[in-house]
Amino acid sequence: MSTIANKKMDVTVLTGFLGSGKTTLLQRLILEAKNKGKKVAIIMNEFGSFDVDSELLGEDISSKSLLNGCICCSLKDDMEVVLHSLYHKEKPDIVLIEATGIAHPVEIVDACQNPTLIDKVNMPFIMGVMDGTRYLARNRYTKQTKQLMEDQMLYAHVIIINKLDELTQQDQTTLTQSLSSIAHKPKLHFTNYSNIENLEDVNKVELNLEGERKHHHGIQSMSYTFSGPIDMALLVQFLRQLPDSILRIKGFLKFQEEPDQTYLFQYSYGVPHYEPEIMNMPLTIVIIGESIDKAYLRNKLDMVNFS
Ligand SMILES: Nc1nc2c(ncn2[C@@H]2O[C@H](COP(=O)(O)OP(=O)(O)OP(=O)(O)O)[C@@H](O)[C@H]2O)c(=O)[nH]1
Repeated sequence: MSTIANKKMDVTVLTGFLGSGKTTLLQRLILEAKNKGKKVAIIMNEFGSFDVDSELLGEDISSKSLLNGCICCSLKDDMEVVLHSLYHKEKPDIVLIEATGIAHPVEIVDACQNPTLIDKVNMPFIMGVMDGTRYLARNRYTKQTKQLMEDQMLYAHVIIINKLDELTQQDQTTLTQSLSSIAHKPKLHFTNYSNIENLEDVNKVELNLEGERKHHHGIQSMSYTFSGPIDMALLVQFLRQLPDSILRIKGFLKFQEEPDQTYLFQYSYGVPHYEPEIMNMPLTIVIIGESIDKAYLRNKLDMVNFS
């Protein structure tokens, strides 16, 4: 049970393509959190300027800007530093992160749930925001851009279909049908100016009685800590049996063959990568995936750990 002193921070991430309405939604979320008396911190990751009204922010809100890069790639480490600093110095109840329009949601979750942050930051709640008209016309873009636009929705816990004023009834039906193929069935909200009518309800659905967010569906994370050096062959066997729904693993390991050496271990798209680490880190790994079977993975990892 977490105490006030070590309470994990809630994180909400706004993803969505350029110009979709993320800043507009951010302003609404800030107001909503403030009205509920929550301590808010925001992280803006923009290529351009920071344009949230300073009066809206007020003195009690801490804001950090990560500029000229993307938190899902070049600024990933910077984001980790900012989250550590917020946790230790400002202790907000909630951190609202607005990602750049080109950020990939899995990478952002990866940045927020790395092994040094897993005990400080709850699994981020991902809100996918889209400009409905632009999304409908996504075939006009390159294959990579189209994929990114779809992935930004695919991994969202809720989807905001914004700029409703520009959508016909037929457009709305087409969008609803197209998004209904997402396996975890995220709730869809059609909005004007990112104005979710029942924002209260969106949050209520996601909060359990202890005030912690729970996600039954969509992207999830879990951590596992090894008690000592492990057998590399068993780890490789474990990795070979992983389902495709496992998107990322990151953490620190030691192997029985070389028990004094710590390795930074990363697994992405089925490919493992090991790098010697000079610091002596806790032997914790974080697994990120879609609807992951935590009990099954924990069981398999126990076999690697205790063999
Ligand atoms: N017509 C219309 N315009 C909107 C709506 N919501 C937002 N806009 C406008 O769309 C533009 C982009 O909105 P933002 O909230 O800045 O979008 P963003 O996703 O933060 O944009 P980037 O930071 O560039 O990725 C602004 O000029 C908004 O005023 C809407 O529902 N309808």
